[in-house]
Amino acid sequence: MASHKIKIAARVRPRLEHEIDDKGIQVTHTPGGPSCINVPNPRDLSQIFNFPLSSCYDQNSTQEEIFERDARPLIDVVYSGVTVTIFAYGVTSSGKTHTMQGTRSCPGVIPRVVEAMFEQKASLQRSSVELAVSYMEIYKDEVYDLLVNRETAPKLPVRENDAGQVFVANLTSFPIQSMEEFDTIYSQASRHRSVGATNLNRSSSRSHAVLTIEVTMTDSSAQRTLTGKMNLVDLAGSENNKLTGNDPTRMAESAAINKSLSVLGQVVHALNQGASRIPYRNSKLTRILQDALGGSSVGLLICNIAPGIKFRQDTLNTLNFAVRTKNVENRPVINERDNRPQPKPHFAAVQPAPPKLAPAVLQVNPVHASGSNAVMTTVLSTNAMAGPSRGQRPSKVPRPSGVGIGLVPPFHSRPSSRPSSRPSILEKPEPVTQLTDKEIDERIARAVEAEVARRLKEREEHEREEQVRLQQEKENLALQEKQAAETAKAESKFPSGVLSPLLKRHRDLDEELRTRLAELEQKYERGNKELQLADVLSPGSRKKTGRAYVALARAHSEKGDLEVALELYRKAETYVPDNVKLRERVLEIEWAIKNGKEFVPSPKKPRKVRGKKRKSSIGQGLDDGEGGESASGHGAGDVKVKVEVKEEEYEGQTMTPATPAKRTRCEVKMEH
Ligand SMILES: Nc1ncnc2c1ncn2[C@@H]1O[C@H](COP(=O)(O)OP(=O)(O)OP(=O)(O)O)[C@@H](O)[C@H]1O
Repeated sequence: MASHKIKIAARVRPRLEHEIDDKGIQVTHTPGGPSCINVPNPRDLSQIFNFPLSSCYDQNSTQEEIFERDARPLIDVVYSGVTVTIFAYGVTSSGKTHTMQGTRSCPGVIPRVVEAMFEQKASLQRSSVELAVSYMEIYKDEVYDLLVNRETAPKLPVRENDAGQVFVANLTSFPIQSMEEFDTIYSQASRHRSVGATNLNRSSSRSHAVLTIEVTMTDSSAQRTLTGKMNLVDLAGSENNKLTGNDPTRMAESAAINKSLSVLGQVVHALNQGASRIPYRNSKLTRILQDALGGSSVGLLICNIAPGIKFRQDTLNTLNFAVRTKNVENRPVINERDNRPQPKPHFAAVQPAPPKLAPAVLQVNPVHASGSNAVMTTVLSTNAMAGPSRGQRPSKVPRPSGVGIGLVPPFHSRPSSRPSSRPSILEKPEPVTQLTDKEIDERIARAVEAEVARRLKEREEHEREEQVRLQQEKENLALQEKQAAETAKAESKFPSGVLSPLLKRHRDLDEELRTRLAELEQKYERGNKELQLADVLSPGSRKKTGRAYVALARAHSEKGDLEVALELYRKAETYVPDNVKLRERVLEIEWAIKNGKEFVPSPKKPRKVRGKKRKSSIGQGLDDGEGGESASGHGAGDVKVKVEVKEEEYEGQTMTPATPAKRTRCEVKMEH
């Protein structure tokens, strides 16, 4: 299938009055060979980078030269029903607007192209040729119509039709009959374009401008209509804000310009890489230029270059972009519509009619039936192209849209390599119109049956998948619950006897230390329940519970029941671990038990007068309260703790032989 590479031209503008003539960038022409732009390496001036391009224009080149050599040949292409896009690219102040628009005395590509299109129209013998103009700008990534009052111009949406063609919705299109008419419209619309002054350019374009001339050629004898388009794009220039000295407004514009140009670079890069996804949608500019980049139009890129060392880096960037773009392949298609009335398709017609073959020079592309007219797009063979087409290898890139810029395209053109759900013409479907009613009914019945079966199968599969998913979820949940329970169990239970192995391993430990460790272990096991309880109590409740234990302990110590008293004091310690006096009391009783000494508790503090607020004894000292066989404490309305001491007789040894063999059991109860 024929492909067309974008043609690249480069033009170095003359030095402006205030610029130094440093001869930084040179153009060389080799007789019989390619012309070159030569740029010194900014890091090593002795090194020169050469950029061979098909057309290089030096500072003395004229507008006419550029038009005649590179733009005029494309007029024929437009008149063969193909979309052509010419765009000017370059850093700010490099001469893009001058090249595209020019001045009254020195008209640029745009007026010359339109004039040539009118000339071509006049020379054609076709029955009807119509030209229409539309003009838009992309300002800060929004599209505006330049043919309407700029003040009230709404932002226009960029859309894509069913055939994958990108277009700007609601864009005005004026039919033009003469060059004068175009001039009037164009010069007025150009005044609408966003322009601002920067340090580098007194009238710097702040937007990308796209002018489209659409040619509609209707041949009544052949009953077909061809539509060609010429898109003329004056891009805003990339900007270095250090050089432009932009104010905040200009900076915002500049950011939008630079971003869209950067996306343009990414698109070109992705096309060259054969990437599966081309980031056209990342900016309105690339979305609108989609057809020109890797699409179905013929392209000419004019790279504008500002002379002088100060622009050297920008020049290198521009030329690098040029080099990458020249590898981008397009697949031009001819937009052709067959005007012969089509037989009305039966509603059951699920497949389009096969296309009619195009003239020998054209290769036929897929067809899409639309309304009563079959629409046909044809791919231009290489010899029909205006520019030289070097590569024959198929593009690595999936085809994007068809006709790109302007109003809703009248035809549904679609490059054939784009994956399409519609059947290929190679499949040669049976023409529906040849079927009898009975056959059509049978077809419908078969189609309905197949569809019902497909849906049932789909639903069954879906239900099966859902069941598997639910089962999986259930199992996961059960597993998670099991794991959570195991973790909770492991966390709640501190293994008893953790210190015993340590003691066994260190038999050489000092006796005192061994005793202490054993006590600690006991204390831990004993205190475990208390610790858990202490954890859930409020600070007030902890104090009260501690005090209750102290009262009980004191009562037992007074009776000489030191073992029980010690146990109770230790429990009290669990609730008030920071109480120094309580710690001392525990140590005293421990010492007394160990040494078989009598323990004499300190005298009880006198009770304070009722009605006066009692100071917390636990925090201050060891006020044991009333003592007795039971005590209780509760906090701020949360949990009520009741401690009960029960004595039961048992057979066994007691510390003092005089004491009856009794065992004291201390029970802690919580009441909510
Ligand atoms: N070939 C040329 N001959 C004479 N003057 C030129 C030429 N090219 C550019 N200029 C002048 O250089 C200046 C900058 O050109 P122009 O406005 O076309 O740049 P630009 O690339 O469009 O800038 P911007 O991106 O900022 O809009 C203008 O004053 C223009 O007249």
